[in-house]
Amino acid sequence: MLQAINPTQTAAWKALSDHAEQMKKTDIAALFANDAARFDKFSLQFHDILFDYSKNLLTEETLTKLLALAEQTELKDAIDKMFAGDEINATEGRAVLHVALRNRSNTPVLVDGEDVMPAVNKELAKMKAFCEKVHSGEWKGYTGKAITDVVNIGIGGSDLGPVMVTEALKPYWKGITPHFVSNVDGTHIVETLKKVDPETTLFLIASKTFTTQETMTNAHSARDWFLKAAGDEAHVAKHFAALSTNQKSVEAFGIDSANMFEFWDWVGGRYSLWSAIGLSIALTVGYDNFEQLLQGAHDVDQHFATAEMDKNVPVLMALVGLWYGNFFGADSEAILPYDQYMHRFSAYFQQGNMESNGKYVTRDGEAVDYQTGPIIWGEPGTNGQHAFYQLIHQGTKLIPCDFLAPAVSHNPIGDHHPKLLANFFAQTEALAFGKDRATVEAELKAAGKSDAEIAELAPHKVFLGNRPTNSMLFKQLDARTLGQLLAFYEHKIFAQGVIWNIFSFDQWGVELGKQLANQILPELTNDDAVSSHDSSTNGLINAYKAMAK
Ligand SMILES: O=P(O)(O)OC[C@H]1O[C@@H](O)[C@@H](O)[C@@H](O)[C@@H]1O
Repeated sequence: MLQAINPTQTAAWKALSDHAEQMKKTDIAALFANDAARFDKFSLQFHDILFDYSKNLLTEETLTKLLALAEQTELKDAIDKMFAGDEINATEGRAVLHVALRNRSNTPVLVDGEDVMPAVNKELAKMKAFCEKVHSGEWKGYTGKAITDVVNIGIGGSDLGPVMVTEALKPYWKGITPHFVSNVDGTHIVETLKKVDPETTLFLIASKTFTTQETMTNAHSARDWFLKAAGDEAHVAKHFAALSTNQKSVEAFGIDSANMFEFWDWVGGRYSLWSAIGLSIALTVGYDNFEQLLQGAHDVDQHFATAEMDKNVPVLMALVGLWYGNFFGADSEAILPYDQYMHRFSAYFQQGNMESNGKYVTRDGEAVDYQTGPIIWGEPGTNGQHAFYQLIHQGTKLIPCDFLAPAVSHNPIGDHHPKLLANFFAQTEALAFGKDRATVEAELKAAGKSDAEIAELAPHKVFLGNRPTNSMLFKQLDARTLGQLLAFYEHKIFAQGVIWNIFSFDQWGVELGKQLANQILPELTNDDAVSSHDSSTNGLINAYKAMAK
């Protein structure tokens, strides 16, 4: 169990509130002007990743106070408890051990006194052997052909991670094309099935619970489509595998337990790409690369568990984010990867972050009176620049941004990459330092504008700057580096949840909608007018029934 400590009652919180008032009187440009060593002080190298957090509105004093908050909310104790397999997911009565899935050092990890590593390793060995069979062509479809396409059917944590990683690691694809079906909208499965051939397609039904409505509906439609071509139920075993914790339901669906890849209830859905849920990743980029992904995350796990707090990248990421959310009123964070392959990275951490820390109830059941999880959003650079950066530069909202980019491109064509990176550096510089009125006026004057024109235009062209950013510059986007980046963000989320005194590993907020949808579904399948809801819901349902006739 984690202690319930109200962060706002700590001495550190009060000190931070006062300190924030002081910091509002300065700006990032002044902090740089006053300290030539600022970059050295506020940046860290971790393997091939450079984490620069110097372009933030913080000083050593700020950090000291933020670190005091981490101490007074017992963050270190919480980290130790997670790694020790304590039931820190208290509302579900579960340990939180995605770190065990990538524990390459193989030291025992205990859940209820039992070491989970033998089971983890056994499942990994099964995944490896399966990948080898599929890649070598030894695994054959019902007409004797090798597998060319994999369709992962899952949603939320059983979809977003594999989609994001397979896209991010596209340069490492091994000849199997992955497809992902998540939405219960029939369009998703229908359009996907148009692209694949039943003789050469393997379906992975990915669901921790194996009860999720969307996934089960899509899985049944895929099975019907397959059987229409294959005819015989006996062929299902060659084309369907399950990734789940629920053996009973897997068998009830008709998937042989030999084709079931297992994981455990101590793996949260949004932390499950490291488990059997990652089978589509391993099939797409090869098991060796999947192992490298695990290794990268393990590198960060060790760092998170052992590094001093002031040199601990996920802890620093957590504290910097919380500084703006709780003391400057920022309510969102943008994640901006300058790498086209990372185009689903922000979407992935939308779930990671918002499902984990979108909570208003504390660990002792009270309502919070401070902000918790931020809204996460973002698009790859440079697309975002021509879309929403206007608001980040000149809008009325404070939006801390993370910029991520590789130094080496997988596609070094012409001068594309220097141009991409020039934009990355330019944006973080512009956001931090802006452009003052005097510079704007001088530029307008040099362009031949009259005094009247200058007076009219100048206010619109001023950039106030003082917009905070973190930069993550890494050598190249390979599996190990990606694993490291993902684990940085995962642990950032965990550290923030601990400090906010909330439970980061449950997701009760998704349940009510599911429950009501189950009640409404039968009402949609008859002709009766509906009157059991509020007037809006009744009106919409009845209008739908009339329109759909
Ligand atoms: O993997 P299954 O059990 O199908 O769940 C898929 C998703 O369901 C949602 O309701 C959430 O709870 C997610 O965290 C989860 O990843």
